[in-house]
Amino acid sequence: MVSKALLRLVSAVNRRRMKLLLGIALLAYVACDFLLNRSIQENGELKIESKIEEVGSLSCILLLFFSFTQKYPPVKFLSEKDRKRILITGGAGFVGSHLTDKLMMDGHEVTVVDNFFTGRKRNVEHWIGHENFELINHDVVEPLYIEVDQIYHLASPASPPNYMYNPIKTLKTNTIGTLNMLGLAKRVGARLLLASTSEVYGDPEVHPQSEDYWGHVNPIGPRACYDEGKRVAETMCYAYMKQEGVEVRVARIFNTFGPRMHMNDGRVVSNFILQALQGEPLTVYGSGSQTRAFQYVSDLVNGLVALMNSNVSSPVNLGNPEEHTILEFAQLIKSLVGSGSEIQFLSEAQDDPQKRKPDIRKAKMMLAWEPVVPLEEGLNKAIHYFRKELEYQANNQYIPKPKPARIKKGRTRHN
Ligand SMILES: O=c1ccn([C@@H]2O[C@H](COP(=O)(O)OP(=O)(O)O[C@H]3OC[C@@H](O)[C@H](O)[C@H]3O)[C@@H](O)[C@H]2O)c(=O)[nH]1
Repeated sequence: MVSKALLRLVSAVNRRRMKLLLGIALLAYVACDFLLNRSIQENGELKIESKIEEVGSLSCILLLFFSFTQKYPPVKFLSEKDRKRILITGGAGFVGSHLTDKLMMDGHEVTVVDNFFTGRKRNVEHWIGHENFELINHDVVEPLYIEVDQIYHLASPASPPNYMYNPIKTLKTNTIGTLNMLGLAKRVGARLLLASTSEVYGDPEVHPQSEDYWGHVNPIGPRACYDEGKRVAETMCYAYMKQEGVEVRVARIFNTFGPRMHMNDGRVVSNFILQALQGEPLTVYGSGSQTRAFQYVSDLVNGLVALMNSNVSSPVNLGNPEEHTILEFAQLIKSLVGSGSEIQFLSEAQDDPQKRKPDIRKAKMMLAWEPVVPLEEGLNKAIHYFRKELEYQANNQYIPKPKPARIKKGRTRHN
């Protein structure tokens, strides 16, 4: 009876709560024991030592019990024939972790590779320890030797402030990193899907953008490390396809949002939601008349999987064609949050694309795919996520004590 009730309780709580419960249980045990035995302390040190031993063994038993009853999201069973070994580079990032969830729940074996520059262990921690899951801390700029059937190559910072932070690293990731992954695909005979971007169209002169548009990119501007990095990554895919027979898929991903975007991501959706939730001004760059079309992350993930398993080797746009100006978008977020924040106009970002909207006829026709999550529904989910994140941050804040600055004599060092 008792053990059944305990099992029911354990399966109802997640891992973090389990650790908390375990801590509380131990504390309660020690406290009860202390109160009960306060009156019979005549046995002195011997008694205390034996109690410490008891607590130690009890915690070991509880830890073992909790690790055996570890709860994972439900996973389908796939036969050996259908189960694939899948590598996701950047799998601990925003899009990568949602893709990890889908492929794990579909019953595949998933290896996530991430250097944790923008990815976070927290995004995939619910799979750690699962027999179908592996997490490797690795930078794709270095070669990787593993055996896989499919590679989703997502590794790269994707938000403009992040990719501009270290443009040389962004270029290395997209060039050397892509060469390494194509080399791996060639060696093990895996199919590779490249997460390319709508940024290959630059500041487009054609609207909406279809896959046959060659783009309008400033090759020496601040966005070039990403735009040109992804353009050459596409070139590499087709060179490996023609010369080495590697099977490639290229997804041109348009603006995407959803839970697990980093708080410091810097892209418009997370910025506006966080600003609205905290009553700060919503920062619109330029006049706000530039347009974007936003897709919810689950739609993108379904599109990526459909493309990987299709026979379409040429590039395919994945995005939601519902287009808004950035100012409209700011007003929509303000009203969904119910925020009294002001809208603040800041200077325009250099080379910021003025219009962007995907033409998704190819994806509809060749993959039978189209986005299904309405913008407001997706935004409400993202707002819920960021609200929780703010609570989490507030409860886990470590505020370091300010130290007086030490002034050194001599030359300043630059690392
Ligand atoms: O706080 C902000 C942030 C952004 N913006 C504006 O909002 C628009 C969208 O900006 P984001 O930074 O979200 O994203 P961008 O469209 O510029 O780039 C994105 O393109 C597609 C993807 O491949 C990448 O995720 C990213 O590079 C831009 O016009 C930008 O200037 C604001 O007005 N305020």
